[in-house]
Order: sequence, then C-alpha cells, then structure tokens
Amino acid sequence: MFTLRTLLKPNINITLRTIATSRGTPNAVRIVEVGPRDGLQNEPKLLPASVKIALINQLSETGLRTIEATSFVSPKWVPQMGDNTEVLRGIQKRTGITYPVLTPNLKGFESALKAGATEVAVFGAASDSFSMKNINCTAAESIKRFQPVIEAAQRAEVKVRGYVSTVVGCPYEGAVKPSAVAKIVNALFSLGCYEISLGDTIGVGTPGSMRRMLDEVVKVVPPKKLAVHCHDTYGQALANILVSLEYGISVVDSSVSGLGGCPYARGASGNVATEDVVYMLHGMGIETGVDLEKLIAVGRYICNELGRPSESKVNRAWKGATPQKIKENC
Ligand SMILES: CC(C)(COP(=O)([O-])OP(=O)([O-])OC[C@H]1O[C@@H](n2cnc3c(N)ncnc32)[C@H](O)[C@@H]1OP(=O)([O-])[O-])[C@@H](O)C(=O)NCCC(=O)NCCSC(=O)C[C@@](C)(O)CC(=O)[O-]
Repeated sequence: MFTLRTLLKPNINITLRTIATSRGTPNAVRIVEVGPRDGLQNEPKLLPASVKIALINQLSETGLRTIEATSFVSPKWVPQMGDNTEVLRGIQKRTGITYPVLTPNLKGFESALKAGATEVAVFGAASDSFSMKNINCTAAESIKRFQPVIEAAQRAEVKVRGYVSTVVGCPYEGAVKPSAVAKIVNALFSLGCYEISLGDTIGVGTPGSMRRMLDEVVKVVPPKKLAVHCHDTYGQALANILVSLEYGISVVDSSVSGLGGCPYARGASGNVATEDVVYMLHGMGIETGVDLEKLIAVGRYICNELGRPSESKVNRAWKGATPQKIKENC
C-alpha cells in the first residue's frame, strides 16, 4: 500500500552511513537535458516538430553536452513523440553534444538508427506494475527485451544508457525496496549500459529514502556510472540531487523550466528544472559548462510556446542579473 509514512520513515543511521558512503562531492557535473523528450512527451496538445527542433537548437547554444531529443516509442502510446524521425533529422547536431533518444525495443532501435541516432536509452523500472503500464511487460521481461537492443547497438557502435524508473516510490505499488532497484540496475549495467539513470518518477523521494536506495545501488554499480533523474512533485528534487552528489554521482538529468511528467505516472509533476540545478551547482562552485542566462532564455521560449509560466523558480526570479552578479550574491 502506498503511504507517504513509509517513504518518510526516519532513519537514525543516516548520518553514520552518509559518512561511511560519501565519495566526496564532484567538482563538475554533466547535465542531461531531458526537456525535449521527458518534458514534452506528456503535453496533450501536439507541438509542431519545428518548435521541438528550435528548442533543441537553442539548448545546443547553452553549453549543455547531452540533450535527449525524442523517443522511438509507439505513437499510439505516446502521440507527442510521433515526429521522432523528423525531429532527430531536423536538428543541427553540434560537435561535442550528444542527442540520445529512447528506444524500448528493437523496432524503436532500428528506426532510431535510420534517423541517425548515435546514442540510445532503454528504460526499465524497479516495480512491475509501473513497467507493465509503461512498456507492457514486467521488469524481468524488459531485461530480455533490452538484450537484443543492446547487442544491436553494440554492433552499430551506438552507446546505450539505461533508465530505472520508480527507484523510490511507484504510483501503483507504493514504496519500492532498495534491493529491487539494485537488482534491475545491476541487470542493465551487466547487459552493457554505460550509465544508469535512477528515476524518482513520481518525485516522492526525500534525502532519507534516496540515501537508503543509494546505499544498496552503489554496492552493485559505482557512482561514476550512475545518474539521478528527479521529479519535483514534493519539492525535494534539489535536496535529493545534493544527497546524490555526496555519493559521488556527477550526472544529473533535468528539464528546462521543469517541463514534463510521465504519461504512465499519475500526478507526477515535471523534472527538476535545469535552471534551478545549474543555479545550485554554480553556487556550490561545481562546474556544469552551462550558461545560465542563455538557458533562462530557452526556458522562456518554450514556456511561451506552451502558453504557461516556467516551473523554474530561478527562471521566474531572474530579472536580467548577470551570472557574475549571481555568483557574487550566493
Ligand atoms: C514499448 C511499447 C512499444 C510496447 O507496446 P506493445 O503494445 O506491447 O508492443 P507490440 O510489440 O505488441 O506492438 C504493438 C504495436 O506497436 C508498434 N510498435 C511497437 N514498438 C514500436 C516502436 N518502438 N515504435 C513504433 N511503433 C512500435 C507495433 O508495430 C504494433 O503496431 P500495430 O501492428 O498495432 O500497428 C509501448 O509500450 C510503448 O511505446 N510505450 C511507451 C512508453 C513511454 O514512452 N513512456 C514514457 C517514457 S519512460 C519515462 O518517461 C520515465 C523516464 C525514462 O523519464 C525516467 C523516470 O522519470 O522514471
């Protein structure tokens, strides 16, 4: 049964275990911008491909090195991503930037390859109910489905990232056991994914539940091979990212202006906003290579297209301060 109490269970061992597991906060973080995919996939109104292309091209100017462009999933399941080939072919691909796409099966992988993908991602979950709703198979079945995708990608010299959803809580099953997360993380890593992104799909995690989960996961995959993917439903995303940094994780997924949500996770809000993550990291002296001012302009562009205010607190607060002024202030 899903209860917040289980997720918020206090853990008196946190301090001791944090000291024991802390690998030191990294000096630099790579941000994986998921706005064009995760951010837009849930939009009920179909956006023209030209807007998605303009969004990605503008993001390419901000210093981001990884921009998830689209997904090669069934258009019956996620209509918004039905223009995947047009988008991937239409963007200006910059040297030094990768544009990964989601591929749930071999059919998706083959279409992505034809459209010019050089990096793909498979996506599983730590809870069977979410996996069934999302990709129509259990977690164990998904591993069997991903194996030929990863093999085909290896033959084509295409890098594969692995996602694990519901790493803390599942909208259908409630609290998820850290051991279940570690099991699928290990399976994806063993299959050949170069990095595993840990998704708090419905944004219910707290620093306590993140630590309990990470304690198990870092036993099977080193922090350097992990990323975190936090949704901000309960306003905990930045705190959870901070905890992940303490574990030595240096890759953070986020979405410009906090766009998004998963169509198969009721009530889940958008990803943590890239502007907010960059602001926090720069304030901590951690490099991202991202120009915050340019990013804010991109956030405003896409929010204007969608006709809604930005979900990023930094974007809303930004009144034309230069990055230098911000640096001095925080
Ligand atoms: C995985 C499937 C396809 C299985 O769906 P299925 O119905 O089990 O697939 P199937 O193999 O039985 O095929 C059924 C139909 O789909 C077609 N089909 C089959 N595969 C493809 C494909 N790749 N591209 C295009 N079409 C495809 C196939 O050709 C067939 O067409 P029909 O004969 O009926 O005309 C389906 O469940 C699906 O597309 N799910 C989409 C899930 C999705 O995109 N979810 C959102 C992304 S995950 C996420 O947001 C979480 C994450 C990653 O951000 C991390 C986090 O926050 O936790």
